[in-house]
Amino acid sequence: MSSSGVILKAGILGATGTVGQRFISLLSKHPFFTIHVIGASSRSAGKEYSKVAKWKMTTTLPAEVGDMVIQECKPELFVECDVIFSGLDSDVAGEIETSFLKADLVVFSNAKNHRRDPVVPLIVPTVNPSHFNLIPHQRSLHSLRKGFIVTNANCSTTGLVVALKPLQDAFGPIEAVIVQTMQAISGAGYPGVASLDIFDNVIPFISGEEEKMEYETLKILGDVNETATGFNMLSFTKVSAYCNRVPVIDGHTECVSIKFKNRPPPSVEQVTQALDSYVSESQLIGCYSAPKKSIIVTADQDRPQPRLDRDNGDGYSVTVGRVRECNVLDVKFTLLVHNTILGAAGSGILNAEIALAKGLLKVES
Ligand SMILES: NC(=O)C1=CN([C@@H]2O[C@H](COP(=O)(O)OP(=O)(O)OC[C@H]3O[C@@H](n4cnc5c(N)ncnc54)[C@H](OP(=O)(O)O)[C@@H]3O)[C@@H](O)[C@H]2O)C=CC1
Ligand SMILES: N[C@@H](CC(=O)OP(=O)(O)O)C(=O)O
Repeated sequence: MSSSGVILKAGILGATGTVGQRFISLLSKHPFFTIHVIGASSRSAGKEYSKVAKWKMTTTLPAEVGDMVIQECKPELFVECDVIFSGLDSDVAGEIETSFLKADLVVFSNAKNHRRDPVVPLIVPTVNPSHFNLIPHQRSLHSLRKGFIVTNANCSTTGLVVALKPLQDAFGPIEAVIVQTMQAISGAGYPGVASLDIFDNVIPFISGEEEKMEYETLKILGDVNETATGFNMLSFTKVSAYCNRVPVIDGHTECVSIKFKNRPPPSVEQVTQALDSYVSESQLIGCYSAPKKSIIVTADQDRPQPRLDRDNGDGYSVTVGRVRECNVLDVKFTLLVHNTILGAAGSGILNAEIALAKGLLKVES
């Protein structure tokens, strides 16, 4: 139950997919969201969830969800929901999520479709919840009473901005970021990358991923303008990303080098301290899913590793290690983010908890 004693009815779009299954797994044990309606494509609609979904989580499929009948993703079938979590395929997410918004529903989307919209907040919950300040403007623009749409970020971008945020706060503008990812196969959905392509191999291309990291970082680390009607993107920072797919099931690893604008740059010790002491607003306001530490700094020379560190903070923490001087830029480190928890479904849920705490969810009694 939330601190105000309410239980919120949640709808899940794309409930059969990789992100949808993670939503089910996280929401089924959540104290104040209850899964009310689940939706997927017309191929699955009308059938019992346990009969069509290929359940790939390591936790058991909750029996009450297994028995639920999957619905078409039509807003009229979700009107009783206080909040909608979308894990829809991006081929269809744009149009379907817009129809839910127009029906005055609250949508937390994982898909890329609305992330660049100038009135849609792109929120990583442990980084920029202040971007919720744009919601009143979005509502008035679309003549909505209670609905709004917020997206969470690309999974690789999510890990990166969590590490950059405390450094930008402590040491001023970051001039350059070079990031190389090693991304898990669960990021490609199911069945995703063919086993014959990924086993014994590394694939140095993920369609659209580098462009997303280079754009989304600037929106997330920017701020809402003075009139709360748009976003000021970072204009000073340049990001260059190399994205690779590796044979790991969950957890994106990223090697990051950065250069600060201010000279002299901070020392390795100062950077380590800023990362280690970072406290996000979601922690301060006591959100249920907020990790105890948004960033865990490891001193072990051979960490972070996906198999060992992806579940840190129940998948909501970013683990950073190997902080050291960079001979070309200023400082470099390696980070790890759980791509389907903080990098996807977990962000949507924690964003909804923040929205509730900020009084943005109008719950029907
Ligand atoms: N995997 C990850 O790590 C991350 C994924 N994302 C994003 O989240 C979204 C989901 O990704 P993922 O779970 O990996 O994808 P999947 O391919 O595993 O799942 C896609 C889901 O969309 C549903 N769907 C497909 N077509 C339609 C349709 N026409 N109408 C309604 N539902 C439809 C599918 O239902 P059905 O089973 O019936 O076909 C399924 O539930 C994507 O936009 C992705 O880019 C974001 C961050 C990280
Ligand atoms: N592209 C990511 C997952 C994903 O779907 O990202 P996005 O939400 O930005 O489309 C990966 O392959 O790991």
